[in-house]
Amino acid sequence: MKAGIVGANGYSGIELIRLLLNHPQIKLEMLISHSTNGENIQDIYPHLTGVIEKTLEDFDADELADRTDVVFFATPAGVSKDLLPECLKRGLICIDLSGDFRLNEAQEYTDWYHNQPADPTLLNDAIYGLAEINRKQIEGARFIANPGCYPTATLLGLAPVLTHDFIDLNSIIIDGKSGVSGSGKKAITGNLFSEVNENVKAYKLGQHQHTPEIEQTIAQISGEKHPITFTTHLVPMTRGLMCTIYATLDQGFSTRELLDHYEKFYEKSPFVRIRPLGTWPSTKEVLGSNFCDIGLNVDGRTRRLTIISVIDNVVKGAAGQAVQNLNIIKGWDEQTGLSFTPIYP
Ligand SMILES: NC(=O)C1=CN([C@@H]2O[C@H](COP(=O)(O)OP(=O)(O)OC[C@H]3O[C@@H](n4cnc5c(N)ncnc54)[C@H](OP(=O)(O)O)[C@@H]3O)[C@@H](O)[C@H]2O)C=CC1
Ligand SMILES: CC(=O)N[C@@H](CCC(=O)OP(=O)(O)O)C(=O)O
Repeated sequence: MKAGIVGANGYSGIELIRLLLNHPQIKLEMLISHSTNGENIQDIYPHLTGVIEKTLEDFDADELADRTDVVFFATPAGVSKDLLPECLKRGLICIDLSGDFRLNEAQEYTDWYHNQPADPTLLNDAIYGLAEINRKQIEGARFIANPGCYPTATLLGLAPVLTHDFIDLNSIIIDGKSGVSGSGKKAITGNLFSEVNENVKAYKLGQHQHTPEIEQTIAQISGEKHPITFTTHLVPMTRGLMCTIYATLDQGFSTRELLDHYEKFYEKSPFVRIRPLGTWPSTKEVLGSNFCDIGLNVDGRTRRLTIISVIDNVVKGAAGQAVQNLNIIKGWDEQTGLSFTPIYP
């Protein structure tokens, strides 16, 4: 199967290149960029020297339809809503890593992304690619809205208690922390070394664009819509994302009981690993891999459940989950091309 990447020289695009070069069913055919077309990818990214030699091309839907079968959009919000429909029309499988098609309600996109939404009729066609939860809908699909990085860690952490109605849905608080690669390769003053190093800062309080995405999926899983409290922080590392999630339990479960429940819930999900009692994951333990590691603790005094969920934002939070979705679409083993051991130390 031949693949194209739109936004190939961004951080998620470059990670897609790494993963797809390792995928036995994929031939990487077209790399598309915007301001850098005509340049060679290995000149921009010398780590690719001797690995891949390709010239970045302009977006051309007819050319993509002639030369590829699947197109990944690793473009900033507001780009795929215009480009992707052209590829869908031409029968290509489309996997969008941006937020353009994740929200079912066009007005929510306008409110949170402060931009024109995609064609509302297409919003219902996109399958939300939270692989472990929506596997059935993803099988055979042609159009995937890949989840955001914070929603991936949060929703995988919460899903087992949401499906079984174990928590008070009004009590959910999510404390997210991300490495700087989460905001892409564009130059931003706040992401300079001297701003980020030896510093932790909260950002987008009450305004983060992943808030409605998390609320929408919580509503789909639990059947009830409730607002969440969601605060994000930038931490001085390149890759890695941790969501610490708090919720009040409806019943007096022990940590042991909930861990057993999580183990069972994810027993057929090779990329979700549940930590043993009394241990909790750190971001380094998933670095460079498609794993989401989850640890739990119940505080019997407050009846509050704390969930620690970690991912590599560029892999499970973006490119890795996109490849996992393609594997599910095609009926290939979910782990094809994704069996990376995390990089440690
Ligand atoms: N980084 C992460 O951890 C995650 C990212 N995402 C999402 O993935 C998407 C990509 O993010 P990221 O890789 O970080 O972004 P980057 O800013 O690193 O890269 C964006 C890429 O998009 C290209 N591009 C910009 N405008 C256009 C256009 N009009 N047509 C074609 N290509 C265009 C750029 O090309 P050029 O440089 O040539 O201008 C660049 O290759 C975003 O929507 C992001 O929110 C989702 C989850 C996690
Ligand atoms: C560290 C950092 O800035 N991270 C970004 C993640 C952006 C992203 O992934 O955007 P979409 O999923 O909405 O496309 C942020 O918090 O906005």
